[in-house]
Amino acid sequence: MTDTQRTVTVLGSTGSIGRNTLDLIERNRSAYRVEALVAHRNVDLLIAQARSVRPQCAVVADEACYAALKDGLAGTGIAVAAGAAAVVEAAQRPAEWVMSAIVGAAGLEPTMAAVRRGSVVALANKESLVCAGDLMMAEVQKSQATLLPVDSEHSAIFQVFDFDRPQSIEKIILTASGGPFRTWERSAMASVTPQQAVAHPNWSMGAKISVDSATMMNKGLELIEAHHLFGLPEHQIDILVHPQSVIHSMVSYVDGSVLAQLGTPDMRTPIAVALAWPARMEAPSPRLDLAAVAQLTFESPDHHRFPALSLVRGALQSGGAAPTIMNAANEVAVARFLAGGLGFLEITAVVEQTLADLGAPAMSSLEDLFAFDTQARHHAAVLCQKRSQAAASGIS
Ligand SMILES: NC(=O)C1=CN([C@@H]2O[C@H](COP(=O)(O)OP(=O)(O)OC[C@H]3O[C@@H](n4cnc5c(N)ncnc54)[C@H](OP(=O)(O)O)[C@@H]3O)[C@@H](O)[C@H]2O)C=CC1
Ligand SMILES: CC(=O)[C@@H](O)[C@H](O)COP(=O)(O)O
Ligand SMILES: [Mn+2]
Repeated sequence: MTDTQRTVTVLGSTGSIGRNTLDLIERNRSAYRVEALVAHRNVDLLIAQARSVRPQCAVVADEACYAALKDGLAGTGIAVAAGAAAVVEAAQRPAEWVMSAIVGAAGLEPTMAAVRRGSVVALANKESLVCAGDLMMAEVQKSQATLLPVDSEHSAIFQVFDFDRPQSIEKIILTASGGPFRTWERSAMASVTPQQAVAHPNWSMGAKISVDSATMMNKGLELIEAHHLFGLPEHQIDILVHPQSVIHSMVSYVDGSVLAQLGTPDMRTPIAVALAWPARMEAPSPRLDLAAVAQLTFESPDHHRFPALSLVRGALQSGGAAPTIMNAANEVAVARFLAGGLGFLEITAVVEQTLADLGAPAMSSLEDLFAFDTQARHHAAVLCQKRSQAAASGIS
């Protein structure tokens, strides 16, 4: 180990973001020492990753995978552990830099644990900021942790945002690809399959975020994420459809200047921005050839075909537990859709109904949050069940 090595932990190392993070680390082995790797239950990949980057410990959330992990790493000297508490303990280990890339609200407690340690936290797990934004930002203030955005749009904004003169910023513009159904009639979306929904036109990502992109809920979650990261109210955050995903987002200033960050759609660039911050490192992402791209096009989002966008603005305006409830209902509905038990259009309908039924109760602690999250998951699961039974019996 050299003096200049940075100690890093990767939460969600077996996922799309986790694998891209380890790809960058493997290409720069002398610059990093890996403290911990965390996965859910993909033990085979976790073992292979651990054997390659030699962390101090490897952790699986699913306790049923403990024996396989232990066997797979026997004789390596790498400590192993399993279970939700072990995941939080891994996030608390002494790493200078923690990649938060667990999918969904399952990432909240480990991300909070890393924030509380005062680490540099590279945040991909947008759901944790959506469901606990105010609470997490308060912890960031308290611990003096550094929260670095990894989401491509927020990384873009981070790179062109004048943090010293926030009054000079008129608005930020989040670009959206529009997803695989950007040009589809709403009626045609009723029968799309999970396979069609995860086929993102530009990005290779995990299943959950791919479905979110298809409903455009992803852009809604990103709006809330931007609100917390950059301290702007909902009405200063615009969404613009840009099918090529070359401009990753923009900041518009009071003098009429608009600053943008561009690149090919490869997450290794925004991950590299966070991994090397405040310096820059080489990343292997394909280089942008604007002459080959030839045309960059833009459209206003269609709120009728993609109602998730209005739903999210409403939840953010309502405040309280509304974003937590919305996120939980969305996670349940997306999982049900991916399992083949819910129609594509029903995802947003279940979220809307859950929000209408549970409202926006006040929320002031993580205990409140977990209670609302659990309640919303139960509620959404019942709605999913009713809708799939109605669909099976031909009732619309
Ligand atoms: N993929 C992308 O390009 C982008 C992703 N993001 C965000 O990054 C996060 C990760 O996305 P992505 O990498 O695509 O997702 P994936 O589904 O590809 O990976 C999810 C990771 O989280 C792990 N995991 C899931 N549940 C748990 C749990 N309960 N405890 C511990 N680990 C768990 C998985 O482990 P296992 O493999 O064992 O199941 C896996 O390592 C999401 O919040 C997403 O919105 C943001 C921008 C871009
Ligand atoms: C790579 C990334 O950051 C994703 O969140 C991506 O933005 C999804 O694309 P759309 O939601 O714009 O379709
Ligand atoms: Mn994004």
